[in-house]
Amino acid sequence: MARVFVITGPSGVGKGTLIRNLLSRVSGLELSVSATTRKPRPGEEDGVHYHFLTDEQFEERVRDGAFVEHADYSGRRYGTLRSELERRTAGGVPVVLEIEVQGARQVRETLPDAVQVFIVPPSEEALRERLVGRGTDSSDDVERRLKVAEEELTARDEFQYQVVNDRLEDAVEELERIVQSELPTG
Ligand SMILES: Nc1nc2c(ncn2[C@@H]2O[C@H](COP(=O)(O)OP(=O)(O)O)[C@@H](O)[C@H]2O)c(=O)[nH]1
Ligand SMILES: Nc1ncnc2c1ncn2[C@@H]1O[C@H](COP(=O)(O)OP(=O)(O)O)[C@@H](O)[C@H]1O
Repeated sequence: MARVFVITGPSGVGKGTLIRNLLSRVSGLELSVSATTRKPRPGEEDGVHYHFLTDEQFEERVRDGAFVEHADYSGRRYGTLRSELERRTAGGVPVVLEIEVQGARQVRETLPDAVQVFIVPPSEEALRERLVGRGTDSSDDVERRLKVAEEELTARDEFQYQVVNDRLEDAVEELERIVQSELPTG
């Protein structure tokens, strides 16, 4: 089975940004598109950014065992579809999962060979600035995410690799080094 890379860490730390950069640098690496019950943000497309599901559709997939992992986050549900993962890894394509901490813990149990990377903010203040600066979440949502972040940050030591996302370019390079070293050619 091809390599699975789990990128986790608090909302707003820069996971999405880092992964976009990583995918453009590491040829062959693909992102697993998650399912969620949250509403699409402007510009987000179904099947590209997420598979946007209703609560009923999500629950049906939980019952069918369609998820490798799933979690509740800030009042919404998120999960990795087995089909998204396996159609890639079965063909030898390495995959990145961008998921929150509870999901990453589940993957550690079910896919112990997955490489786990926790992205750390330079400070809690920087995290707040990034979440506010991104402009995609209401102030209530930002506060909810920061509250979850406090808890998530206490979990950083559980993870095999930790990358501080202070200067973006440095963090991208560090992440790329980790990924390359864990790939068969690395
Ligand atoms: N467990 C789990 N978490 C996910 C999944 N997809 C996304 N997430 C996480 O859910 C949280 C909220 O995601 P989202 O609403 O898109 O906000 P954003 O990541 O801050 O842009 C983030 O920490 C994501 O990494 C998934 O498939 N499983
Ligand atoms: N190293 C960095 N320095 C400053 N801003 C950053 C950095 N990395 C990401 N950002 C910005 O922070 C915000 C949150 O990043 P994003 O990738 O959406 O985080 P996540 O996917 O972890 O929620 C975005 O507006 C992004 O442009």
